[in-house]
Amino acid sequence: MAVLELKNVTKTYKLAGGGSFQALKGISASFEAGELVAIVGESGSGKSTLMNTIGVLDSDFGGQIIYEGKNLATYSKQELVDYHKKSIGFIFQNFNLIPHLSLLDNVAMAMTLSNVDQKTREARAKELLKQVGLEAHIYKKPDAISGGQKQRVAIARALINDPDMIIADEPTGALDAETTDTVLELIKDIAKSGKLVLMVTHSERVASHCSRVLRIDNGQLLEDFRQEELVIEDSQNKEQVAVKNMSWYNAFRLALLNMKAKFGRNALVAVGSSIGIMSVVLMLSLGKGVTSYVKSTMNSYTNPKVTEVHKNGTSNQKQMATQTNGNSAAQAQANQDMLKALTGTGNDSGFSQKEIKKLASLKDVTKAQKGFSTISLGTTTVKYKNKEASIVQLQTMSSAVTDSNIRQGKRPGKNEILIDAGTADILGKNMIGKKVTLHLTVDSKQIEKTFKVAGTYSLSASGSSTATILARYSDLASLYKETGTNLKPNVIYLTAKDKDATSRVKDKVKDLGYSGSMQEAMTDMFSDMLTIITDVLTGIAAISLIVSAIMILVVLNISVVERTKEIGVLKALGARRKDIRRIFVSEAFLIGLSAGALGDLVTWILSLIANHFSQAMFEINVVAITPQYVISGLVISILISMLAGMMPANRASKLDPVDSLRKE
Ligand SMILES: Nc1ncnc2c1ncn2[C@@H]1O[C@H](COP(=O)(O)OP(=O)(O)OP(=O)(O)O)[C@@H](O)[C@H]1O
Repeated sequence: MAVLELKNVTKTYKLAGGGSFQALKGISASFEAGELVAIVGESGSGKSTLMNTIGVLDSDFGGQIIYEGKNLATYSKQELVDYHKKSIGFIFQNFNLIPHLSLLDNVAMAMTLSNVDQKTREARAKELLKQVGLEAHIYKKPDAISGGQKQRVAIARALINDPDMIIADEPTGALDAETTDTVLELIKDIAKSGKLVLMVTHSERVASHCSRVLRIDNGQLLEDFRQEELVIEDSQNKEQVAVKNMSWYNAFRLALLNMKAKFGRNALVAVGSSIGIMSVVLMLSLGKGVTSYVKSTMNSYTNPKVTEVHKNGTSNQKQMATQTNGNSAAQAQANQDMLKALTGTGNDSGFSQKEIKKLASLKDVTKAQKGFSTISLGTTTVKYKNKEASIVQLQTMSSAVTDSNIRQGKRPGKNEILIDAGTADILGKNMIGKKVTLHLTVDSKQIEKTFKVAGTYSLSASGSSTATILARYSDLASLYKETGTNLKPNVIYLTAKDKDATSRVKDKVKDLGYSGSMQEAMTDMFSDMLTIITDVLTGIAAISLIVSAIMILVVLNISVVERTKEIGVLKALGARRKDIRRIFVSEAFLIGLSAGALGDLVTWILSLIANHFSQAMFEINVVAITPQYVISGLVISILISMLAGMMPANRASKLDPVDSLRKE
């Protein structure tokens, strides 16, 4: 049975400006295994077109091509891929070796595309390179060998999957007479081993070595004659090559080799893209660092287990609301309410026993402590001998004040007070144990009482704090009693069972409509502002990611143009569209991965430097880089890069193999 049969094969090219050109006008012929057929004819007669049509590099043809009894026109996509991989080997005039791959990888390429394991394919490629006399050069790149050697590599590549048919388009066209003979001998041996070899040639001398000559003229078969009888020398058993499709692993491997070949360019793209990733990760980490510094500084001088509960949140909120809606009467009322709340005289600022009980029974709360706080607005003073200091805030001692707040001395006992460090400095040196007189006005009545200074304290790291006196609740209550005022707690301190439970207690308290401490409100406001600033800066930094994406898109597009011929070769060797797309998407992935890793690495180094200095100056880590940020940086970089790589990858996959191979 004929290996290959052509029945009235036609091929018409559609011309770009409209119209068409018929290059093949009904070719019919039949070919046996072991034939070495020379296809000869004038330039432009249609020889290459016939070869490309038989090789189904272009599936748009008329008539029938029957391979081993089956019409190629009825082949499914996968059957056509198998046909390229298993049944045909291509040899081109200009060798078309892939320049950045070693001879070994070039020869093994068809097996790589068939997902044959590395050991098997390299063993087979080595064996073939040995057969063509190049065993000493297997790790060289194509640029490092002569033209004749390149064509021998191409022959080895065509034989790797042990095909039944070899299509050689002017294999000796670019060689001198001596190397032509060597290559011709190899091709004759291939035919003798039982394969059908179809070889386009312009050389009558080369044609004279063939068993049969087909002369084409103007797209028609002019002459078909046999010069010698078929001699098939060593018809070996055909090796069965398992045809699978290329795996992602092999796509990555090829992508890696491609990227290595253009290392400088790819490294520059990765460096460029990494700047965007670095800016985003740095902004996020900086925002987190500064926010947590603000929070920890503001919270570090109060007991982390204690939640302060105020009732005056409603007055504050009312005042804020009226300020924003511009209602002056309502605003004046709200100002009044706030004043009363601050001085502890508002009706709505005191806690009833029932409310205290309710707060004490909240989940995670182990203790509820009554407290009182008043802003004196200039009427409260403390005197020691002939020195006097104004007191802004009079407050009860509570579990919210930690021992670390106490600079000198101890917590106050009965008839004892703590004074802030600033006030202590005004009154005299070392005030601990000294008796001071407290003057205050309650409901327009003047009262005074002597207290012993138990210690000095400060609420902030810098030591500065408002002029405040801290006394026991019972002492303040009896002081107020003297004016006939019943002291009502206007703040409750709830102690949570542990530090982690505090935030749950705070949330619960807010749910019940109470507010926290002023300091807490300020902390929240600061961190909200910082979050907004961080988001804006991160957004601005993210714009550079768009620039990276465009850069990757442009570079991969250039790469597609540069590698058009290579893509044609891969398709001739049986690469599917999917395989080509995978190679380019893998390259985009690798660029994204390196850019992300580089961006993360540089951010990490910068964070070490920045934190070194910020530790030395402020004892803080200003850049708080977290694993989530690092991973996000990497993932974003890869996603952006792959997205940008999609278009060039698609473009590459859709390239027409014939056009690609013809490209100069
Ligand atoms: N893509 C195409 N679009 C239009 N016409 C084409 C296209 N490719 C080839 N042709 C035309 O088809 C005819 C046959 O071309 P082909 O390349 O098959 O000739 P050839 O015999 O191989 O020539 P040569 O020996 O010079 O390589 C030529 O006239 C050529 O101009």
